[in-house]
Amino acid sequence: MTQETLQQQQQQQVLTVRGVNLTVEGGRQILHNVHLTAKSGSMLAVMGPSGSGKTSLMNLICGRRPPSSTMDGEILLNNRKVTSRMRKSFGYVTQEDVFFSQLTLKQTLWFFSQVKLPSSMTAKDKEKRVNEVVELLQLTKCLDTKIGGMSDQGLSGGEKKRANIACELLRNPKVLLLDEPTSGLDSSLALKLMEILGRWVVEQSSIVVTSIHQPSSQTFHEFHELLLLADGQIAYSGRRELMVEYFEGIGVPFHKHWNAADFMLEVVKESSQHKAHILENGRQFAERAKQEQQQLASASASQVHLNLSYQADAGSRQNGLAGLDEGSVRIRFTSPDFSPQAAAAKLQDDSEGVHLVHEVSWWTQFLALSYRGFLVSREAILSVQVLVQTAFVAFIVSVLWFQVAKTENNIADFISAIFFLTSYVTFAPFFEAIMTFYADLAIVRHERKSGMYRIGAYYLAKMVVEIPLLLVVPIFIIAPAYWCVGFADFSAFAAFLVVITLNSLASQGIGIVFSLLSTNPRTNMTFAFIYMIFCFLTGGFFTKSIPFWFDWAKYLSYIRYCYHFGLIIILERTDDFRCGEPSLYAVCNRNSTAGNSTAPLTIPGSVILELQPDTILPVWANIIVTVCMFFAFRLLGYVILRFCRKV
Ligand SMILES: Nc1ncnc2c1ncn2[C@@H]1O[C@H](COP(=O)(O)OP(=O)(O)OP(=O)(O)O)[C@@H](O)[C@H]1O
Repeated sequence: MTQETLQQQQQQQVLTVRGVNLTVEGGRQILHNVHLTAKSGSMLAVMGPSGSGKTSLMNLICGRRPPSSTMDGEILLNNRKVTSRMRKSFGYVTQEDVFFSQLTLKQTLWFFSQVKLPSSMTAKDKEKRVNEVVELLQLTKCLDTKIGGMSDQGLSGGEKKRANIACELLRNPKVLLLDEPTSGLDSSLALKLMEILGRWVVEQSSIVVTSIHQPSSQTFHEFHELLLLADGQIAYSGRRELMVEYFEGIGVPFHKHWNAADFMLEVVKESSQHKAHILENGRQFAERAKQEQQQLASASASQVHLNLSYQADAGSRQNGLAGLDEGSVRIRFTSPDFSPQAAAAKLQDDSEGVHLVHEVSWWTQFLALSYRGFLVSREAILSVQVLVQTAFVAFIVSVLWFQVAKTENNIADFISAIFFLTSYVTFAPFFEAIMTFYADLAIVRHERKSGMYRIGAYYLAKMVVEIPLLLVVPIFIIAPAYWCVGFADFSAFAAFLVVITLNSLASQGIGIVFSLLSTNPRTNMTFAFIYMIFCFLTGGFFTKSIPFWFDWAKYLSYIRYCYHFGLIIILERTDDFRCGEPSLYAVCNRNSTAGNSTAPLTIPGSVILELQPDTILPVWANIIVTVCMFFAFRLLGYVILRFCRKV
């Protein structure tokens, strides 16, 4: 066997689906004995009426089985069972275009180039690769356009679809699967897209398998192979140009005025008798395909055996120290104890290696996720709406409590200002996290299905980039409000600001945990709302006499630690309050009844603090609890994400 022949064999990829059956929860069988063979350099279209099992088949090829389903049959690449490692080198363009709508196309492609292309590629090479793909898919003019979503206009439907394909093409996958890539495109755009893919598949010698709904005549002619499914069974599988002949051969006439693609779909929608006849022929075809595939497999197994013997001979000829150069597979035997079995194992490993993704380092993933996380979170946490809301709250607090007079009558007002600021600054990130984290997760889950990055890299990146952003709102509210109200001195300001921002970060962590409680966002929101009300009422502001049997519950209110810290630090450093007449404070009454007219009739903050009937932990204890909450809830979020939600 010549080296050239071996090279050709190794370049030729064959994806085989052999006798696949899929049964979902409840016992419903969705795919019945499905066979498919797709070769490199060709495009195979999976067609069939809605619900015929196209997406289920594509998902199975990509290793995405519905939960609690059972599958039998085999999915092979070059006669080797496709492993999850090999699947990492597949590209899969799903029906939905799942992107962060806030990012531009350029930012999106940059991120994908970082997490999909090997770390060994230079930044310049990655950029070059992005530009090649952008040019190929004719996306140059919209590079700086935002992806856009339901409420914000961005890329058009066709551009979004091409962007989705571009992300998968970056790595030049050996197998590219596309689920309905032309849905939502007009026929000329659909044709253009298929022409682009047609050129690419030949240039790259890759395999394209795409499901498609009612292609136009011209688009239909872009495909080399067809698989027609009806009720999860094969109705036709083979060359496109032989399809009409096949149906006519089994007694299904082709009407001249029909478009071949429409004809193909119509034949399986005809009367049930007609359909049964087609499916019976399909079953016979499937059986023949199975036998042929088995023959092919055993032929190529003996081929592998031959190749290995050839290499083993070469190895022994070189006295066990030779390098064997077999096409793209190079084996260097360094041991004099050369064995053909070892060579076989090595060759098999290397032939799998041809399809392996070059691992991207954890660090590269973390950096790329951090940058993307920063862009996305900046839009959410520091959006115009949030800034307007923050400015309004800072303004209204400053106006309502402006230089509040330090009199006995105003003590309640003074304390309520501390409570309001603490609650607002900690509640806002809590609800913000619940609303945005769940939406983020849908995208992360989608991306992680193709093993793009590790969940730890994502989570840590999110935590790290959001911390500085989350500091902005507390600073913008507390800084003006503190001085406008006239709380106390600078040292109290600095300490209050530090603890309140720490509490607001802890609060975001608690929000993340709530957003992961269940898979239903409404349920999560209900639990979050209940917890917030609970925190408010047991926080120590509204009621100071909780029934003794429920007393323990107040410690579950995360807001109370920050509020009590604020009370202590501010009241101990604020100016004394002038006594009222009459006064409720003993300190005022003592001074006046003693006839000591020179003594000031004031109430020190420390006296007010002592009279707070609720148990107040010391300053250090409040800080420790806040710091612990900050770390504990973030860690808990990771554990739920990693082990319970399994994103
Ligand atoms: N996890 C599941 N549990 C139960 N039924 C399922 C599940 N997944 C798919 N099905 C059913 O299997 C059938 C095939 O679904 P599939 O999405 O593969 O069809 P399709 O050919 O891609 O349809 P369409 O063209 O409308 O996208 C449908 O009837 C669908 O309801």
